[in-house]
Amino acid sequence: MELRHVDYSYGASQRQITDFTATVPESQILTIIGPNGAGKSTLLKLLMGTLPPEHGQVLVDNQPVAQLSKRQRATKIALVSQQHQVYDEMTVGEVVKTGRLPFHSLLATIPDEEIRPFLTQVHLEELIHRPLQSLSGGQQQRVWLAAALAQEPQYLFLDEPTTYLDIRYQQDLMSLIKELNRTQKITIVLILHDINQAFKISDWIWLIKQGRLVAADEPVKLLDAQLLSTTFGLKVEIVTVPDYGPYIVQLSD
Ligand SMILES: Nc1ncnc2c1ncn2[C@@H]1O[C@H](COP(=O)(O)OP(=O)(O)OP(=O)(O)O)[C@@H](O)[C@H]1O
Repeated sequence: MELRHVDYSYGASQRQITDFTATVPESQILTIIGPNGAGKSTLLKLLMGTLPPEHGQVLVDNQPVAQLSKRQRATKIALVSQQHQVYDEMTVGEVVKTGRLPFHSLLATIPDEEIRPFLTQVHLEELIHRPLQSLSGGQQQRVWLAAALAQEPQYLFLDEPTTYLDIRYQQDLMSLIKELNRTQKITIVLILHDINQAFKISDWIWLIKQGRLVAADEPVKLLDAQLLSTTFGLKVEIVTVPDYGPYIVQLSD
């Protein structure tokens, strides 16, 4: 999957993505980081084909993503976002079945057996008949992850999946994402606000600012206080924490 010289603007006044060229590394974990408004979510939408590039191309398996039908896209790319449409009364099983809709026309015709493996992958198989609303935030996020996995995607996109989760659930979700990537070789594209989390989990990072790619590299190559300070517009120091490793501290003056 790649972007070639992509430009995008929501309105006439300002360009949100400018001449963006980059390749998503296959079977790895890529995280997009940058300050608020840098264009991270817009990039995800361009990669998913939900926004058309103004100029340039977005290619999936060497084919413009725009040429894929909605159903084809749904079996290649799945998204877990930070907020979900709330379906009253829906059970965990029914939510996961929504991920099977690219393969069926009706939720009611999908047997429980078909979705059990996806719940097993997120370690929630015993909750299949529980109402979604009765679960904790962290468990609900894992249900949405199971629904995305039920699409059997080649690419799994997660837009700030740990927002609203406490630190314990954040770590659990990050470990699960890593496990899915390692065991199933799914290409993961993440947006994370916590840069230390990004540096810890990623194989590759895109650092972006004002809609432009500042750097694309392995995390260890981007551990540069000057580069991070300039990109985020605030003072950054990198310290070494025993039993953790390098830790990026953002200082507000
Ligand atoms: N639907 C929209 N209409 C107009 N402008 C938009 C729209 N969505 C985003 N923008 C603008 O595009 C720019 C990039 O937004 P985007 O949400 O992609 O950034 P982001 O890096 O994901 O930000 P954040 O970290 O705050 O979530 C911002 O200036 C934003 O105000």
